[in-house]
Amino acid sequence: MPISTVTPVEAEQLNPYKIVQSQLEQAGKRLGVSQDVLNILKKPKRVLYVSFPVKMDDGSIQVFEGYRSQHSDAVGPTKGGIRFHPDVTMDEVKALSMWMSFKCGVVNVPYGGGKGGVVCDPRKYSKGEIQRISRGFMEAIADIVGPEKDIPAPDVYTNSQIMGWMMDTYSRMKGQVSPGVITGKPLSIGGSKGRNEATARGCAFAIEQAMKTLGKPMEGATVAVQGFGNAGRIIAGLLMEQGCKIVAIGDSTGSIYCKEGLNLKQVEQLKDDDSATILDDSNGTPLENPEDLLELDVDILVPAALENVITSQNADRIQANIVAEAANGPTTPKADEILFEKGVLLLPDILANAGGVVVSYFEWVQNLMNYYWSEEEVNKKLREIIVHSYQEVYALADEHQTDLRTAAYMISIQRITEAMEARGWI
Ligand SMILES: NC(=O)C1=CN([C@@H]2O[C@H](COP(=O)(O)OP(=O)(O)OC[C@H]3O[C@@H](n4cnc5c(N)ncnc54)[C@H](O)[C@@H]3O)[C@@H](O)[C@H]2O)C=CC1
Ligand SMILES: O=C(O)CCC(=O)C(=O)O
Repeated sequence: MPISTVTPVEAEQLNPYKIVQSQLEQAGKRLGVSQDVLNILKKPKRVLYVSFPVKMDDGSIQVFEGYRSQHSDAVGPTKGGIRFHPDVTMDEVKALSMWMSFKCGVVNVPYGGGKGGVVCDPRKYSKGEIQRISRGFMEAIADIVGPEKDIPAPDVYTNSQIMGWMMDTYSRMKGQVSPGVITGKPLSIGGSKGRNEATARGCAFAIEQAMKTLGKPMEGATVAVQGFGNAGRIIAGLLMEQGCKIVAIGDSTGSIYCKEGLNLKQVEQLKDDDSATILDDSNGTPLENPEDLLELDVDILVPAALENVITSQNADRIQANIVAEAANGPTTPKADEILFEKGVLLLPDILANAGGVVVSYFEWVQNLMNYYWSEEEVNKKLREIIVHSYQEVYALADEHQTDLRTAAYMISIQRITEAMEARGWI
């Protein structure tokens, strides 16, 4: 026998597209849906590749590449964010669009899944250049998006200002004001109150429920958060308001730790200061290996950055009682198995970070009605949906003695299958 040169890391599947397909297959089999249903859901309906030129500040022309994937429109128009990141690939965007379909299914909002990405590092560009990249990408995908077709939103390294520019580009191209083409917009052009905080708020609601399940109080619970952007930063603040102690925070520059609890305001100030990083925090000690944040002895671990951070290589060293996936795809299937066996309560991304798309749905509804709700109303409706969804998922997981991810997929696949049946596709 030849000696295998495949290391354990290589042997583990880290391609998000393959991962979501295996998650689907596993849950679908347990649910008992036909292979035909799984075959339909295993691939996106449409993926658009685009390249577009952008004039840079120095007068040069740079050509950017991007994708928009539309997974399933059985339930309704496709919906999901746009990511600007140097590591964006077509497979990643396809996977993210599939996770969006299953996410919308778990929380029962009438959308299918979509996702887009531009291969770029916006941290390297001026505001003007980012505006031109945003407008260029929207122009390139305008034919396949629209309020009744596919509705983008913010994701990694995009924000409400970028959504505003994209909405403006689309509206100019169509010759009519079209706020419903995109969500996560600034409030002044049809954004919803509460959308900026919604992903984090939904995650905090799910964590609260999980803590109740474990019979643990929020007061004094220790938390480590990886990722300090829209999702992670706001989750840290919301959990602190509930009495939790934020002991570790990480971002792309590294991780800091303070056993007694970090001073969140101070870390936020450093994050907002272009001449500093969170590693300059005077209370926190930088971790030599930033990923060690994931293995700290805390009650709640919140991965809120990117995919594949909890793998077969570190899952058995995770000490948290609850892992709340604010990020999409942070845990591999092998790690899922290990965590489940260890008794870790893992709140899967398609439930834990669904608050964003729930309030995006509210934003779209408000845009179509041209009538706007108070923040209290938005947050109350969001809470009802997340609490109800958690309870449904937990009850099904308990009934089937399975993990919450599998149960969440089962609920979602069931709903999408019913829509496909009603349309006569199967
Ligand atoms: N913004 C939204 O509404 C939603 C976001 N998500 C997911 O949440 C995750 C984070 O997204 P956002 O907070 O919106 O992005 P963001 O761009 O606002 O923040 C990303 C954060 O991750 C950090 N980061 C990047 N690379 C890192 C690394 N290697 N290690 C540690 N930290 C790193 C960045 O420094 C930044 O603090 C993504 O997986 C995204 O898909 C999910 C649902 C909705
Ligand atoms: O708000 C939305 O429509 C989608 C947000 C998103 O991209 C996600 O949930 O991963």
